[in-house]
Amino acid sequence: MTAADLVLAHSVTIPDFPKPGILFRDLTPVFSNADAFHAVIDEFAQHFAGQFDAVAGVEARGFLLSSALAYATHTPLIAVRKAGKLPGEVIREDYQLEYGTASLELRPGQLPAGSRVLILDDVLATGGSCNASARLIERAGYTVAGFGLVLELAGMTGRERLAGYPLHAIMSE
Ligand SMILES: O=P(O)(O)OC[C@H]1O[C@H](OP(=O)(O)OP(=O)(O)O)[C@H](O)[C@@H]1O
Ligand SMILES: Nc1ncnc2[nH]cnc12
Repeated sequence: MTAADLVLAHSVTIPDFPKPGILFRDLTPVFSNADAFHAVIDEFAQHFAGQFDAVAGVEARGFLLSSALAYATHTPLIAVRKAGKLPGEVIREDYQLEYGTASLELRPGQLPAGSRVLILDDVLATGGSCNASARLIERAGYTVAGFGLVLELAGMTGRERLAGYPLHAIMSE
């Protein structure tokens, strides 16, 4: 089975979560199936091989992916966190989600200037989270190596908002 087959087999759609009208794609069963999780991480490692110096995970579900990929590829990991979680100096970007507004923060100075950072998250919907993460990475003096997503919601604006960056989604629907 391919990684896409495994993701399809282990993802669930929940209507009206977290708000009425939202069709929520729950990928937690992908993480709780060892074959599916391995296939996802291996596909990111192969697809982006040689193209990144560090991995960034977008809170919260991007942390699960980024920590596994950073470990598997022996690369540094940085966390793009929801506002108010990181102590010390932070840079911040506000953005819109499918179901509200949010802010992400990054602590600058963790990697050498110009590091190529691969940004990972589970779902690409409006692209707000990935776009805000890219702005943070660039403001910190790094370059965006690309985006790795498990599931791209093709009917939404995500890919357009990230045009110009390499983007690989394990599956699209
Ligand atoms: O493309 P977008 O419209 O930005 O949507 C995608 C984001 O939404 C979800 O996270 P959410 O902000 O709900 O946070 P969580 O991971 O903490 O649940 C998902 O994990 C992505 O990060
Ligand atoms: N429909 C959706 N399902 C899961 N995560 C999301 N993030 C934004 N929209 C989402």
